[in-house]
Amino acid sequence: MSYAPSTTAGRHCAQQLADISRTLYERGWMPGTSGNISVRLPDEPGRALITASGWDKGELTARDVVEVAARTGRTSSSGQARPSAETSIHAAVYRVTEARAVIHVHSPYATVVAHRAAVRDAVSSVRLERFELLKGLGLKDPALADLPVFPNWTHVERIADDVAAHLTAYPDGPPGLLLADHGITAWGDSLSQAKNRLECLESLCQLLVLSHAELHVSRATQAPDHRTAP
Ligand SMILES: CSCCC(=O)C(=O)COP(=O)(O)O
Ligand SMILES: [Zn+2]
Repeated sequence: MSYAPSTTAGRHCAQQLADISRTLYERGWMPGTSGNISVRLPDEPGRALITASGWDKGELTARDVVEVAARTGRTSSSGQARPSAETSIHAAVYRVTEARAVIHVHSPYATVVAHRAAVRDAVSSVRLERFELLKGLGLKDPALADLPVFPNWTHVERIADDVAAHLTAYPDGPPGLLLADHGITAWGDSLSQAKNRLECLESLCQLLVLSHAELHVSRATQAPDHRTAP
């Protein structure tokens, strides 16, 4: 059975998920069935809609989404399509940040950086600095950002636990993260802000790759804390 929203706001959000999925699919950022998008329901922010798992993201309709509890990812009703396999990562972001929308894609430049900056079995981070586009991330300090890179554990809940712990420890970090050898996730106050930030992060990764810069990679726990630097 497909999703049948009971409110106008729910209908609108479901249509936005389908529209943005198609846009990002056509851009080549959600090849095949990859990627997932969620948004908190405006009139019931403890609940969220998320794209269904395993579907061609270029062909989703407003009925191909699943309603879940935002902070846990649990579904209440049976018979719906399955929520994204990566719902627990969205839920981790909703638990720890003020985000109202989360977008995950397999865009090429972020995925290349996530491949090159990965440190086996540990959270690392890649430094983004100097580029003007950093100002598009809404950072307290727009001069630089350490974008975390998480091991792409087979057990997605383990990734979600890592993400929740990291975002709790670094509340002023960038509104995005990389999954090693996998892709990128970004979030914001709204779907359009999450999409803008995702575009800035993909473009920053593109600039890193095209400038042939040595990636400045640190183990996240050992990263120098630039906020306390003299
Ligand atoms: C073929 S993509 C593998 C799963 C993935 O990484 C992804 O982003 C899509 O998963 P979903 O369950 O949301 O369809
Ligand atoms: Zn993915």
